[in-house]
Amino acid sequence: MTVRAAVAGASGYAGGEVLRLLLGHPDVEIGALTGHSNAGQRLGTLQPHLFPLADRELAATSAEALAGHDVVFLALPHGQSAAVAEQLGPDVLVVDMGADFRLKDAADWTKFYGSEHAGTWPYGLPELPGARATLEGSKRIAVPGCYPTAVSLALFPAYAAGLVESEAVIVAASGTSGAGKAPKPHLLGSEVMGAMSPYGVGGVHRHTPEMIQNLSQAAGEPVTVSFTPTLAPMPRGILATCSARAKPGVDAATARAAYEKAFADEPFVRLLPEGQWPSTAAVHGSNAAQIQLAYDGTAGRLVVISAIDNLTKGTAGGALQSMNIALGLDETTGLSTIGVAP
Ligand SMILES: NC(=O)C1=CN([C@@H]2O[C@H](COP(=O)(O)OP(=O)(O)OC[C@H]3O[C@@H](n4cnc5c(N)ncnc54)[C@H](OP(=O)(O)O)[C@@H]3O)[C@@H](O)[C@H]2O)C=CC1
Ligand SMILES: CC(=O)N[C@@H](CCC(=O)OP(=O)(O)O)C(=O)O
Repeated sequence: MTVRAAVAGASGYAGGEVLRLLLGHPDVEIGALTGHSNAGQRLGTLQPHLFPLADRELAATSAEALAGHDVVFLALPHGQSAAVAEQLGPDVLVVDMGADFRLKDAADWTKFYGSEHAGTWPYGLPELPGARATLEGSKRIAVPGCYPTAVSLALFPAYAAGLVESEAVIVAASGTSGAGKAPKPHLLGSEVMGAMSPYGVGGVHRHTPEMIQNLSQAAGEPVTVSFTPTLAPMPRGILATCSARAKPGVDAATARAAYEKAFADEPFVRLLPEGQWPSTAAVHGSNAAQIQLAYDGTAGRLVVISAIDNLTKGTAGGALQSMNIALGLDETTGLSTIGVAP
């Protein structure tokens, strides 16, 4: 089977990463590539690492340009996906890497994104309990945010197994590509190089309700999340340090057994051997997530650390993994767990 795929937002970071992965997917032929301010440009000037596509010209993003494909990836700013998606037929698989269709609660959407809720699509984090069944055969996929991917993989086994109380504390560091390519003053090289800095502090980051949604679903009861993102001087990667109070009777051995069970058959999640800790460098460019946990007996808390590449497992790799499931392909096709080191 060969599927023809279009990418809207091909000039951006997420669009570039999905193209890098699609170029290695044996069942995909790359069709239309679209952009916005860069429409008319050659891709080679914008994504020089995508050598085989260097001479392709970007069309303006429109339903017409994206018509005639089996799969359309949307790598557009928040709020731009719905208008495009509704003009693509119901038989086209639309994979949205933006946030528009991730949340179930319309009030949460409006509170954190400030606009009207467009709807809810099957959620593209296959590792979450029950997620694969909703993705199989689906024609619409909402790819998770990068932080919610890292945090949900770290904590859902603890909530699904009833190991921890319902208040989670998370501090995560992200590479700068998470903020997209559009120029922003706080992302100038002189601001970022040699510094780590927090942002979105105090429960205001828009990924907070998405984490709450995923962890509450795993727990079967409401979970609260205190989330603090930080910006790290690296282009890619997320390291999420997550903790929650352990329930009575939980210790290092029971926690480890639950995580071993949860990830035993997962092709992209690696629970590291005891004593080894996740590192963003180890997952650079790969669709793998590294996880390690510890029981902190002094504080009575379970601490779980995850590392992903925000652009791969956190966006484009997760998108391809979910596409594979939706199309009935082997879930791992075109995806690697091999990182780039050093
Ligand atoms: N970067 C990351 O790690 C992650 C990103 N995402 C999501 O992916 C999406 C894209 O993000 P990212 O690639 O980082 O952002 P970029 O800023 O790098 O790219 C944005 C893309 O959208 C296009 N675009 C900009 N404005 C419009 C518009 N008004 N209408 C149509 N297209 C437009 C741009 O085209 P042009 O350059 O030609 O103007 C560009 O191709 C976002 O929704 C983001 O939240 C999700 C998870 C992680
Ligand atoms: C470093 C950085 O700025 N990261 C982005 C998250 C990007 C991402 O995953 O997400 P969305 O698809 O939800 O935009 C942020 O904190 O807003």
